[in-house]
Amino acid sequence: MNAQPNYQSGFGNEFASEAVPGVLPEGQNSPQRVAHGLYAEQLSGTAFTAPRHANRRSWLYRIRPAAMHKPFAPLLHERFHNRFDEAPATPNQLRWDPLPLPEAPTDFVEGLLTLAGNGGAAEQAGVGIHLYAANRSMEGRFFYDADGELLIVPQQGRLRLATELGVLEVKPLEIAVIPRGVRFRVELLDATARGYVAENFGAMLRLPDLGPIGANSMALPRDFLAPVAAYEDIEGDFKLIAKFQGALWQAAIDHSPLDVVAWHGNYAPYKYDLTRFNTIGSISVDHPDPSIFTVLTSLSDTPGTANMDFVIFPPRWLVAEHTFRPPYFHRNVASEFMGLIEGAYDAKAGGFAPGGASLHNCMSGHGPDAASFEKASAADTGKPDHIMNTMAFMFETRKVIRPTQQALDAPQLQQDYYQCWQGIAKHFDAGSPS
Ligand SMILES: O=C(O)Cc1cc(O)ccc1O
Ligand SMILES: [Fe+2]
Repeated sequence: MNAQPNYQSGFGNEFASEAVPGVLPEGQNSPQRVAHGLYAEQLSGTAFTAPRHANRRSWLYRIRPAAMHKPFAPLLHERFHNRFDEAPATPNQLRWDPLPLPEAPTDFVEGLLTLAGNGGAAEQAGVGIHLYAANRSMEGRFFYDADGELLIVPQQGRLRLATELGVLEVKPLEIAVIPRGVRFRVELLDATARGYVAENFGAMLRLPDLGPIGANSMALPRDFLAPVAAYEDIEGDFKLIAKFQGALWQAAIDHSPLDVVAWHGNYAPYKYDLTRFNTIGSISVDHPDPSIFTVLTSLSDTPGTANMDFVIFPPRWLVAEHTFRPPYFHRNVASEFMGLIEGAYDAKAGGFAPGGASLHNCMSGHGPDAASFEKASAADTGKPDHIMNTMAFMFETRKVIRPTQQALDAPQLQQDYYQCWQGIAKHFDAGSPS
């Protein structure tokens, strides 16, 4: 059993880490000869000339350069792709039951299934939304995604993410982000694993601005953890899998690409414990917009209109008086994909299961189901409600989220989802006093 990994704390910090002391060069990045016969290599996550506050790159000191592998050839993966134009986008409200866990041996990459998305790698905007369900570790296989960074949201089972920059362990209620291009292997720490992945084709995820909230609250920068350097010096008959322009490619590689002995910089994978989120809300009246629950955001070219927001609905107290406390009835110019990690979501009395998903697209009416509405509109708002043992989340995007053909054909798609609003009673009486 591997020891618990160590971490470096802070969001987007200039980190420095050496698995072998004395490797990192002093006063320069690319010395003529690197200590211990290593190779220096820069990994650029933003344009060279991106403004300094947004510029992300790291310097890697490795046993062999990343260029050393055989040519790539296409690798077929029917279920994992970026074909978001296969089916007409529908204004219907959609909801899926959880994916079954695989029976045949399936690793993380094999277990990816694309549910929906928009944009793509070529336009450098949008998001791919995938589910994964796996029952074995990747063995002799390494993966990187050139199309986008990967936000991994485990719902069941712990993962050990062995990356070029070190090891991250994540469990349900934690998330991990693997930057575009970083090579990694996913190991299962439990018999099975299931969860969600947002493949962000747009600007890198960052912490949202806080505006009048002040300097603190929401996700705190020091709760984001990057790995420390850890390298593998192994040779063998391995495969390097690349996701490139929407499709998979595979190359033979005769060594582990996780051979970075030391690195420094601000382009690195990270993890975050969602239970650390400092949730704030109304202490007077009304249900605030869920943007107050934004953990990470990918900015677009339009200020205030994100390419994608990652929003959570954590345990919290509801105290707003003479207020309908659950999420309100709603139509949104943005599109809302939701998942559930554990418990129940306060707008849905039933049918939205942990591991399941829902999609409410641009301007599609949605909100509490009939049972949740009746309960909350009759509740005593003189007393606080404690919403506990729950964690839902949302990938909210400016562009319509287009389900894939396989998502629309899946047996998990609930054909009767619309029914949850059909029992909403007409209470209107023009003659009544209020
Ligand atoms: O359940 C949803 O649809 C997400 C959502 C939650 C909320 O608290 C307010 C608005 C909203 O769209
Ligand atoms: Fe909504």
